[in-house]
Amino acid sequence: MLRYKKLKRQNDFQNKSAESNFSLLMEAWKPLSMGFKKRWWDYVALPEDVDASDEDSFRQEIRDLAFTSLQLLKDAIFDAECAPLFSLEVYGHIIGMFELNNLDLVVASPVEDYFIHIDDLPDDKKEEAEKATAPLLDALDDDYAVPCDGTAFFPLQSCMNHSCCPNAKAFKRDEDNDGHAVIIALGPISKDEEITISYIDEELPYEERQAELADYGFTCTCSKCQEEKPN
Ligand SMILES: C[S@@+](CC[C@H](N)C(=O)[O-])C[C@H]1O[C@@H](n2cnc3c(N)ncnc32)[C@H](O)[C@@H]1O
Repeated sequence: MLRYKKLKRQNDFQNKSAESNFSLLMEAWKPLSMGFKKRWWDYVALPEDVDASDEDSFRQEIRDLAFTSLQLLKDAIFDAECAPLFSLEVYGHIIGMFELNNLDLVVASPVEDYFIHIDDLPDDKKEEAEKATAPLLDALDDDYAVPCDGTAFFPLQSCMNHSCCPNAKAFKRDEDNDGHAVIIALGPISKDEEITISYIDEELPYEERQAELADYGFTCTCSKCQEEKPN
């Protein structure tokens, strides 16, 4: 939605018809369009404590959960111009996309940025901001500087398949600005060789790796799995 708004501001002098707004929405969607997007409730692995005979009702249950979550999201941020994004069908694919593609990362505490930002404010504004944020900062105490664990979607990384003996690793290093991640080769990679990353802790035993990968909807058959697969 933010990308759409930005594009709209840039295009404001042009055509403002509903049709042109829809094409801007599609343009804003482009980076996300690369993501692998199965509907969340269709692919999620059946939890161990759910019997196979209850699979249909389990999937219906999490679809209902997504519906409730979508209603809450709509109450908070619905925007008529972006209405196509708020259908249950699209929402199911978006949650699925985050589940299947996202990269866990760590970002510096935003409170550090906050301090830099308020330092630049005129005195009266600075005082106002400090008054508003004091209870939050008091509650955080020394934890204000603790880096935040997060998860993010990176279009290029989302095109990479998994291997338990990967030849690359996805990193989000301190020096990479927000909005960027890097893929680092773990060794020489031959021309035409597929670049793979590991979606999980590849040091886990075979059975645990496969159980974690079930959440991505596949059984790994990489060379390490073939070697370690029990007969
Ligand atoms: C992040 S996407 C990877 C890119 C995806 N293959 C595509 O075409 O866009 C993750 C999905 O790719 C597929 N995938 C990734 N690694 C795989 C592997 N080693 N074997 C089989 N399927 C895999 C699974 O369907 C998984 O849910």
